[in-house]
Amino acid sequence: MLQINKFRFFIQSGGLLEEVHWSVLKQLLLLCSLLSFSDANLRDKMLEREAVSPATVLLDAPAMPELPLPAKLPFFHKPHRNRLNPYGAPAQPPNYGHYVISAPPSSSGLSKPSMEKSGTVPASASLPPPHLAEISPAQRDPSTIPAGLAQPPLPPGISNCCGPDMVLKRGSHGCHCVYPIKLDILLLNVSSDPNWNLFLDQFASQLGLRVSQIELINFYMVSISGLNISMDITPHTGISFSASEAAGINSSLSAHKVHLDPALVGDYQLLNITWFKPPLLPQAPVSNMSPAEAPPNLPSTPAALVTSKKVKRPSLILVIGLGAIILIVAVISVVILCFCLSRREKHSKPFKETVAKQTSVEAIPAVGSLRHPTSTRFLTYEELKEATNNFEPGSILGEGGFGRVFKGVLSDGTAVAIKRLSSGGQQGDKEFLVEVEMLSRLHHRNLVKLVGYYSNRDASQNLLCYELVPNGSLEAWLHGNG
Ligand SMILES: Nc1ncnc2c1ncn2[C@@H]1O[C@H](COP(=O)(O)OP(=O)(O)OP(=O)(O)O)[C@@H](O)[C@H]1O
Repeated sequence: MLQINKFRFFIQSGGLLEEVHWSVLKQLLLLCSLLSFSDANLRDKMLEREAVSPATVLLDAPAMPELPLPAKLPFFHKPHRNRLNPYGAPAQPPNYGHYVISAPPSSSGLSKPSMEKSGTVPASASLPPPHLAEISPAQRDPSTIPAGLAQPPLPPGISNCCGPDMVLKRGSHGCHCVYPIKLDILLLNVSSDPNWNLFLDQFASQLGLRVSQIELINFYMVSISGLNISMDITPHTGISFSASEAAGINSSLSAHKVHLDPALVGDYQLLNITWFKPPLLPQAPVSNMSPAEAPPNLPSTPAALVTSKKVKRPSLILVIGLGAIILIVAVISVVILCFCLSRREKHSKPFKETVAKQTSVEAIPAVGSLRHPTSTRFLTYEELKEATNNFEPGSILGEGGFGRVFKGVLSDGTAVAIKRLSSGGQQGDKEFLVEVEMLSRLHHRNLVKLVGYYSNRDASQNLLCYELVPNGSLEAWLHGNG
């Protein structure tokens, strides 16, 4: 007697399953069980005949010359996915088959399993995405199709828009890609006519999910009442599940906290659970830990970390950018200031002495309310003293009614006659300054030009500095005694 449960109708394309009705498959299994296959060749031939059953023809799919038997099933792996191995899941792959991820043999003419909704596998036009509701003929009535199935087909442009490990979120507008949790579950003792809507309701609600978050992407029968299903669970909000959410789903399924109606499914076994999350964290982008290692409650979710990083990163960039701008502006300002100062210093060099002298004038206390004359130079006493060699007697040119006149040379080489006034007192100081103001404003070719002056009220020092008239005095020329 053929052990019918050893047959695995390995339907690798979800698209095929949409047309392979549950009842047809069961009839096929029943037919096989009724027949006694003593000859393996006969069994294979029978399978060949069944492979081109009307259900397959309905698909317009190429006939499968050989339906793979369990022992011949290729082992497929998920190379870029990270799994949360369920609690209690067998360490070795179960003997009823392996999770299929790779493309089936080309001879089967079937497409790759539809887990690659992100676009790595082009959707077959003739094979719409499979869904569990499409298993049963009873579910083909649109009114009874679960909510996930009621979604319209994906536009071609959108179906390829998701990045690695992401899936398109059904029911969203545009290219809304999220990181899913992928589940592989073996349903045992599945009833002959299950209400999949009810199953999904129970399954989702006990996991704290919405039915719309669950999308069944692949399934295949492993026995007459066993069904291996793969599903994507997409986050309701955000782009990925948090660690605590993933751990919660994992523990609920692993610990069999999800109780399904026995009228639908007798039991289930969690084969694989894979949690995807954004690869932005510096550590491993996706967790690869067993459920036993998974902390029940992580202190912070990856999504939260990612969000905070996303928030912090722009602010950090903003701060750095502002700092750089401020630094650049400061440097440019300093350069411009230095340039202006150097130019100003260069231009003002000839007047340096004048400025210094004028500054000295301001430093000298005013005589009463009388301001110092600004129309002529204020000469320092030290300069006059140096010019006359400390007013040495040998430099005396003559002496008038107000004091002696000394010959001297200023620091700039100007030959001058310095008259040292002997009269003092505040009244004399005032008269002196008035005279200086007047003399400085008088300009005539017959008048000796006033070069500058010095006045110190406290020291009763008042000096006038004229241009030197080198030819001596008129008296000397007239009387010849100069
Ligand atoms: N700019 C000058 N260049 C050359 N020698 C001068 C100059 N000014 C004055 N002296 C000399 O100093 C002498 C004194 O001049 P000062 O002007 O003080 O007196 P005075 O003009 O001679 O008489 P008074 O003081 O009455 O005006 C002059 O006789 C002249 O020889």
